[in-house]
Order: sequence, then C-alpha cells, then structure tokens
Amino acid sequence: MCGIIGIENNENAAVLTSAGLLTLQHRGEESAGITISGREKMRTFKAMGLVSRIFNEEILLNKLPGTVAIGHVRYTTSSKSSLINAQPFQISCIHGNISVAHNGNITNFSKIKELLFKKGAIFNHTSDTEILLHLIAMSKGSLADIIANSLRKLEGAFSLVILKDRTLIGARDSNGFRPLVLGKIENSYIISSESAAVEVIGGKYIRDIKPGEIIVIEDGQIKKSLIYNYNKTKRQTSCIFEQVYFSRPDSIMFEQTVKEARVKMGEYLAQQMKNIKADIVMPVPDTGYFAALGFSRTSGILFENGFIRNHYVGRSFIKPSQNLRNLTATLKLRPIGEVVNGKEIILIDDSIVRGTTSKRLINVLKEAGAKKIHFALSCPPIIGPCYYGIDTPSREHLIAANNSVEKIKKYLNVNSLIFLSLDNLVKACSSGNKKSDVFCVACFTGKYPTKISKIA
Ligand SMILES: O=P(O)(O)OC[C@H]1O[C@H](OP(=O)(O)OP(=O)(O)O)[C@H](O)[C@@H]1O
Ligand SMILES: NC(=O)CC[C@H](N)C(=O)O
Ligand code: SF4
Ligand SMILES: [Mg+2]
Repeated sequence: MCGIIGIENNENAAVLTSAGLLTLQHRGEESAGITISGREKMRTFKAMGLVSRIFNEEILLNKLPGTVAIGHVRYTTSSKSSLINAQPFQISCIHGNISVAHNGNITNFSKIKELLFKKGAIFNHTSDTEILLHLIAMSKGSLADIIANSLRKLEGAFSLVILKDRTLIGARDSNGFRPLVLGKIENSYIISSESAAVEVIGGKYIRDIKPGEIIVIEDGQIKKSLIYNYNKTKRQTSCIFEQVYFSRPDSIMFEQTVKEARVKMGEYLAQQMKNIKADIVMPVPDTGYFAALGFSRTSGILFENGFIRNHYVGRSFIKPSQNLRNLTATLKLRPIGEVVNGKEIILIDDSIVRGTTSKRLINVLKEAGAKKIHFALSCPPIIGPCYYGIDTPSREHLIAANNSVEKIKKYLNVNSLIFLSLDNLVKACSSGNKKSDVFCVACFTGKYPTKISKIA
C-alpha cells in the first residue's frame, strides 16, 4: 500500500502536503516524496525513510516553492524498495513537466513494459508506475484525454494524483480497489488516499473519487470530472482489507469511520464466540484495538490493555524483509505481567498473515503467566495473495493457505482460534451502504475480480 495526497491553489502547498503525508505514514514507511509546481519550475524532493526525517522546515520552505503539490509515501509492492523507485515520478515530455504518485499495483505492467521496450522506450525505474508516464508521453489530446487514454490501457489497482503546471488531477481505477477522496480547505481542493489526511490539515472531506473517474482541478475549481472507464462487471470491488488493517481508524469509508467498522467486526466476533468465557478481552495493538472494544461491549467481558507498544517502531507487516518484520514484531509489544498473569484471555488481532506477530505474542503472553488464550481475528483466514497493492505474500508464506485452522491452533499453541466469518466482515464494513457487493474479498476466497495477466 502507499499513501498519496495532492493540494492545489495554496500558498502553503509543500507544508500541507508534508503534514498530509505524515498522516498517511501508516500506508508506507519506506520512502517519501513531494513534487511542487505553480510558481517556479516543477521540482521533486524525495528520499528513503520516514516523512518527519525527510521534510524539515528548511526543505519545505526553501526547496519546495509553489502552490500545487503532490506527495507519496511508499510501501513497496512492485520491484525493489530503493530511492530509484521512490515516488512521485517527475518527467519531462512533449506535454511539459508531469509528475505522478501511485497507490496500487498495475497487474498488466510486465506486458506493457515489454511492448514499450520493443518500441525503444528507456526505463529509469523498476516499479510498475513508470509505464504510466510512458503512456502519457505517447498519448495525444487534452490533458484529460491523455490521462484517460493511458489509464484505459492499464489493468489492476491504481489510485493516482498527477501534477502538471497549476493543475492537479486525481484518478481511480474502474474497480476502485484503493481509496481516494476529494476534500477542500478554503479555496484549495485536496485529493488524498484517506479522509483523515484531509481533516488533519484543516480541510473537509467532500466525497470519494468514483471508480473509473478522472477529476481535473485548477485554481480552486473543478474543471472536469469524467468517468473514463467502466470495468467489465461494472461492479466496484474496493479492498476490504483497507478496513480490516490498512486504513486509519479515523478515516471515512463507506459512510462510516474505519473505527466503526472495526468495532462492529468485534461485535460480530463476540456473537460468534458466545460460548467462550474469559476473564479479559485484550487487543493486539494497534490494529486489534477497536475490534476488542466492540467484543468487550457485546460480550460484557472486561477490556484490558495488556500490551505496551513501543511507538518508535512502525508496522511490522509492511516491512520489506522477513528479518525486519521479525525484529519489529519482537521490539513492538511487551505484555504487562500483572494484567495477564493467571488470566483466561480473549486476544484479538485483525489478521494473521505470515504468523510473525501472533506466534511471538502468544509465547510472550504464556511466559508472562497467561492461563488460557482464545485467539480471535477480525477477518477470515487469508488464503490467497493480493495482486492489487498489498504485500500479502505468495501462498507458500501465507500460514492459512497451507494449514487448517486446527493446525494453526496447534502451531500457535492457543486454546481456541476463531476467525470472523466473511459474511460478518462484509456486514461490518458495508454499514450505511445499501449494497454490500462492493468489496474485493479475493484474499479470503481466492476469487479475483480481474484477470491477472502476469504478476507485477
Ligand atoms: O501474521 P503477520 O504476518 O504477523 O501479520 C499480521 C499482523 O501484522 C499487522 O500488524 P502491524 O504490526 O503491521 O501493524 P499495527 O500496529 O497496525 O497492528 C496486523 O495488525 C497483525 O498484527
Ligand atoms: N503499494 C503501493 O501502492 C505501491 C505503488 C507501486 N506499485 C510501487 O511499488 O511503488
Ligand atoms: S486481494 Fe485482499 S488485500 Fe488485495 S485488494 Fe482484494 S481484499 Fe484487498
Ligand atoms: Mg498488528
């Protein structure tokens, strides 16, 4: 996953973009970048590392002058985690200077890249996003036409912010896999992966960018908004895992906060586990928190915070190597002996992917004296990889793809292991939305909503 944001018509474009990126840091911790234009020549500043380390006052105020900016935080899901693949990607082409920031994975990337190679194209990066810049450079027509024609050639997941001169463009693939919202602050429009980033910088969430929509904004006005493409099924398939794990709890998705969806996941879990009694309900911080709250409210079992989280380490699942994931999981959470000692615990996390976190946590809870552990997850077993921009690995590394629930229970050494049913997950995530048929749930079912041409 990655986080993207753009703001136009604003004297503080760089500062607000960097604040927005900080709010989206949970979507990618590997690199961050900002492109700015509107006053002087377009320029991009990007580096490996966290937003707060990269964008200090000197860089924001002196190196990034302008009124229109886009920004990106990266979590690698295509090719390498390296500076060369850090975004935004700024190019100079027949249409002038253009910069792009992308969230998602283009699933026909290899096929298009091969065709472009044969036509003599030169590539500077190794991730999927660069092909879009080639397609843009080779298209003709108005700015909206150029973007629309290019995007029609792509398959898979892409939420985008694009910058050209004083124009900010937002676009979303026709399945709407990755989130993208429109917001406003005074006379400036904002486009962002999540509404929380709009609100943190003082703006108001207006609406979601629609699947298959391109929106062109300049000088505080929406110049054009068009649906450039419908997918074959004409059905939105937004990633349900955004609500399970990826997005911030204070972001709005499907007419409710992600927090609300997670609380409901916990309430449904409590209904599924009516027969299990325990002394306390405990979340695995951070993402397990609201589901545990919902569980406790419905079951009446006491909510306890039995882990201390180290705030100086980030998210373990999105780290780029297994060594880093192991280290993060070990450093991140430590049980509080007096809370867990001698207790029968319902432990709630959002998901088991590789099993890195859960195996370690259950061991340390036992060492701290936990009497019994019932482990509950607020999504079903993950049995298939994601091709749309989340690094759920190939089947061989997915613990639930290769083992029955009973086997995982034995491996984790817990007294019970319960997964939220898919029906209940969809119900929790679609509240306020009349249709519940708007989600991609492929990693739980193995049924992918698009053809996967070749793994990008
Ligand atoms: O089975 P695994 O491969 O360990 O992956 C699943 C775990 O990773 C995530 O936590 P993470 O530390 O990434 O982020 P969080 O602080 O938001 O919970 C998720 O919340 C699970 O705890
Ligand atoms: N997870 C993402 O959204 C990453 C975007 C893009 N595929 C990259 O790897 O840079
Ligand atoms: S496969 Fe899973 S993680 Fe990927 S988009 Fe679909 S629901 Fe989200
Ligand atoms: Mg977690």
